[in-house]
Amino acid sequence: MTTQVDVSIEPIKQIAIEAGRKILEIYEKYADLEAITERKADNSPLTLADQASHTIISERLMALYPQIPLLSEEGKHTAYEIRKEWDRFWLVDPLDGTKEFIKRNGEFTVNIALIEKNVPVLGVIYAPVWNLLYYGIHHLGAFKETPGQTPVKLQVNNKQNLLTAVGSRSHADPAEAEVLNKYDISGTTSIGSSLKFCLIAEGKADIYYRHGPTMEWDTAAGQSIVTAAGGQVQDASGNIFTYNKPSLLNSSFLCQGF
Ligand SMILES: Nc1ncnc2c1ncn2[C@@H]1O[C@H](COP(=O)(O)O)[C@@H](OP(=O)(O)O)[C@H]1O
Ligand SMILES: [Mg+2]
Repeated sequence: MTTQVDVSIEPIKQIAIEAGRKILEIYEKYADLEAITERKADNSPLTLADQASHTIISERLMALYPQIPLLSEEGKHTAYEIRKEWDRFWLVDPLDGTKEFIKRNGEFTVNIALIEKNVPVLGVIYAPVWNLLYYGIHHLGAFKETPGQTPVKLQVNNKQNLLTAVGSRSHADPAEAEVLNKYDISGTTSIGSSLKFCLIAEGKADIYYRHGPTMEWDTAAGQSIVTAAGGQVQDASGNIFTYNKPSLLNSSFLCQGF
């Protein structure tokens, strides 16, 4: 499978798995994950695992596609004046759900997305503890796979009643309930990281409204997968959620499996 720019997804899946296995090595090696955690300037957590995963992903992607620039949460953030000229780029969160990683609940992922003309067109999400891969390519479909086994094609529920809402485990915002009240919600679930998008893509949830802050690398791979499974991610005006904005901080968004 390839995107419009002939990027094959197979090596990207392998890179996400390799990075995830490195994260798992660290997860299993240190009894106290807080002890390997530093705080960034914004007080968000950064562990050895985030950094090790970043190194693997950036080295592999740059070797494979030296012509495609890369923006990673843990790498150098190229100035907007330069990146606004990028027609396509890799957008990477080497460890999404660092709080869940530290809490050891398995709800963290490696996220790799390819952005073309400010829209995510390919996304890979790997959950190392569950050894589960989710991936999607624009116009070609979304899939869930245990590495080495036959992939399962994903399709959103596409229903508008009795919806299951999904939200953040560690960063829920009271303003989210207000928007969700407009829908016919029959149940709510919480999960860390971009796994929220995966649940929508596979029809285990239908709606995810995010009011609280996220960064572009938190949502790009998930958006590719949801979109490829037949869902959508929209901004507050109802337009498709776009990337490579002057600030990498996302605005609120609504992800729906219908
Ligand atoms: N105050 C804040 N500012 C910016 N991003 C924030 C934030 N609080 C949480 N996030 C983002 O929310 C992500 C976690 O999402 P969730 O709550 O859905 O699990 C974090 O990803 P990281 O764990 O990769 O840093 C982080 O990027
Ligand atoms: Mg993240």
